[in-house]
Amino acid sequence: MAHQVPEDGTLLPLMEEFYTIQGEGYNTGKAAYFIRLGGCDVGCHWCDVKESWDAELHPLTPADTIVKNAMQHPSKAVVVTGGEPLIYNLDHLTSQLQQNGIKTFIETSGAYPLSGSWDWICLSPKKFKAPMQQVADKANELKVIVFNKSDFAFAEHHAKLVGPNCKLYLQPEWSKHQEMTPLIVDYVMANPQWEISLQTHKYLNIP
Ligand SMILES: C[S@@+](CC[C@H](N)C(=O)[O-])C[C@H]1O[C@@H](n2cnc3c(N)ncnc32)[C@H](O)[C@@H]1O
Ligand SMILES: Nc1nc2[nH]cc(C(=O)O)c2c(=O)[nH]1
Ligand code: SF4
Ligand SMILES: [Mg+2]
Repeated sequence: MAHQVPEDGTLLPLMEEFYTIQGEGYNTGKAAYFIRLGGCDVGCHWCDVKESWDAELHPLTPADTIVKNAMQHPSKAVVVTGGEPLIYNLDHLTSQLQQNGIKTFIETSGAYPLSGSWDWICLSPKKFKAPMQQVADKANELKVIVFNKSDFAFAEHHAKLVGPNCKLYLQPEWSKHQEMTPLIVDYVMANPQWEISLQTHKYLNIP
């Protein structure tokens, strides 16, 4: 990272921010303001936001500006995503959001230490860079992407690492969804502690 991102989290590389409906996981269907931070070195070959990977392409933006922008929208929920948002210190951003009455949700691979104060943590672990146990301990939702059959065993491995109240989701990898969705359907019927998560925003043609 050649960007000099200050460690106090007052400036963050912002790729985009947009108001939409959470398409995935437990909060599917709820309006939320999305904050997408640039920078990720996890390297998922099927990542649907590869443009986010190079942090330097995304301007360092005051966290306070991001908070002001978030406050302009009717939903009082923000989803912080990326890129991998936990590369950065998110304490300042989330404390300012919460002080302004906004709920904080994160989408993370868990590959970096947890920072920030969260109302909802979605952990989506990756084979390419294992999640940290401190993130698994705090996850409210485990969302495993199913790209091939081996991902069911990968999902079960991570289900053992999260807490007892963590919700469990299997989500088809988008380019393989025609093939993987029927396998997930059968798996969830046989193992009902799991639920299916679809990327509903892609079916709805919204961001
Ligand atoms: C782009 S990632 C950004 C946040 C973080 N780096 C992570 O991976 O959790 C947001 C969510 O999209 C999921 N995702 C990324 N590419 C996908 C794809 N091709 N199909 C299905 N889900 C995908 C990730 O697993 C994650 O749950
Ligand atoms: N609508 C919508 N829901 C989402 N849930 C997680 C997303 C992400 O890219 O992190 C995402 C996204 O990009 N759009
Ligand atoms: S960790 Fe997230 S942002 Fe990074 S490559 Fe994987 S899916 Fe993409
Ligand atoms: Mg997305």
